[in-house]
Amino acid sequence: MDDHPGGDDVLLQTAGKDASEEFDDVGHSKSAIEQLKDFYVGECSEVLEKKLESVTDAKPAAKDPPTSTNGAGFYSKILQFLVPLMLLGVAVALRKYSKKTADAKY
Ligand code: HEM
Repeated sequence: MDDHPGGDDVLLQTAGKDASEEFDDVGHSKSAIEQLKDFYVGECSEVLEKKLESVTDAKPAAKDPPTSTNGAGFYSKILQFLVPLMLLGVAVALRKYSKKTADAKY
């Protein structure tokens, strides 16, 4: 990147995308085109391009499911509610039982 005569900022602007159009627009010399033999990474598929766009965009991807409704997150939320409720039930039952046995003594 440091060795690119056009600077690294132009390369960073197209990083992760198909930069063919930008490369052609500059009107790179024959020797620059020949250097593609060493630096050409490959064809960028449309799917990969879209994915990378969604990552670089500030807005979150709409297809990501909300964390609260998936798998472990959902069950831990239910447990967070049920465990204190069960403890409360046990405490009330113990209190009733101990009161009953105390009454029976006298
Ligand atoms: C592996 C890919 C690339 C190689 C090997 C390469 C190579 C070169 C070389 C050798 C030059 C010097 C001028 C010339 O000989 O044409 C140059 C200039 C330049 N390159 Fe690239 N380049 C690549 C990709 C890109 C891309 C993707 C962009 C734009 C997004 C870009 C933008 C520029 C610009 C703006 C200049 C300066 C042109 C000028 O001052 O007239 N290059 N590049």
